Amino acid sequence: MEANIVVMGTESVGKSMTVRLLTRRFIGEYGDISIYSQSSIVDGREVTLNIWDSPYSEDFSVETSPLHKKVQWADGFVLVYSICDRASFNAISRLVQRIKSTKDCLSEDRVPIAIVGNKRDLHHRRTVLSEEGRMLAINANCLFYEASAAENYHSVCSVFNGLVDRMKDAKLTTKKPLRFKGIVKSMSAVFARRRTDSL
Ligand SMILES: Nc1nc2c(ncn2[C@@H]2O[C@H](COP(=O)(O)OP(=O)(O)OP(=O)(O)O)[C@@H](O)[C@H]2O)c(=O)[nH]1
Repeated sequence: MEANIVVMGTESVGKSMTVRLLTRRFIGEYGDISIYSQSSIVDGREVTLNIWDSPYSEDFSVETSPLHKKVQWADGFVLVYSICDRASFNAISRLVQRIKSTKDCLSEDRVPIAIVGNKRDLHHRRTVLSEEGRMLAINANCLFYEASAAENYHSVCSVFNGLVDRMKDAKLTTKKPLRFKGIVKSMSAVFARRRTDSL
């Protein structure tokens, strides 16, 4: 089984640290997007996650925008904010709304999304309550976690394991595994350009 996951959130919330901690395997860059992959055995089956650590943008304006196409490519979403940064939290509900309206192949309630309040170790600087994150997730039918990419590997693993479960429920993880060339090919199809020179 293979699934595509996009990690989103405003600047400096810990997206890259989260992805690197989980995967420890950087497999390449495509334009301004960094791709990681991680394979693990879940319930006796190999699950490969292609995880894109994407820079922040809210430009979903036209169907040809890179973000719009990225949303179409993804099977699941990890939306990260920092518990010390209210603006990063405010951006999450806008992202959820945009993803759900863009992901037109699924009914809104079936889009697998995990909302993550990161930097839990900085609780003395907290400006977003856990309850606020939880309520946002409940109202949007998303998973909710608080994590510390800096201190707790297991908190990050829980996020991705939970999302894989939800993607299984949505029956979205039935693709054939791709190698890096296959991933680039599938991205090329999405972005309608090729960069084979980077292979
Ligand atoms: N204390 C603490 N610091 C963290 C945590 N996660 C990330 N950081 C720090 O926050 C800063 C930003 O982390 P990144 O992973 O680069 O954040 P990003 O969201 O990828 O940022 P952009 O690339 O700007 O979009 C770095 O200095 C990290 O060390 C965390 O859980 N706790």
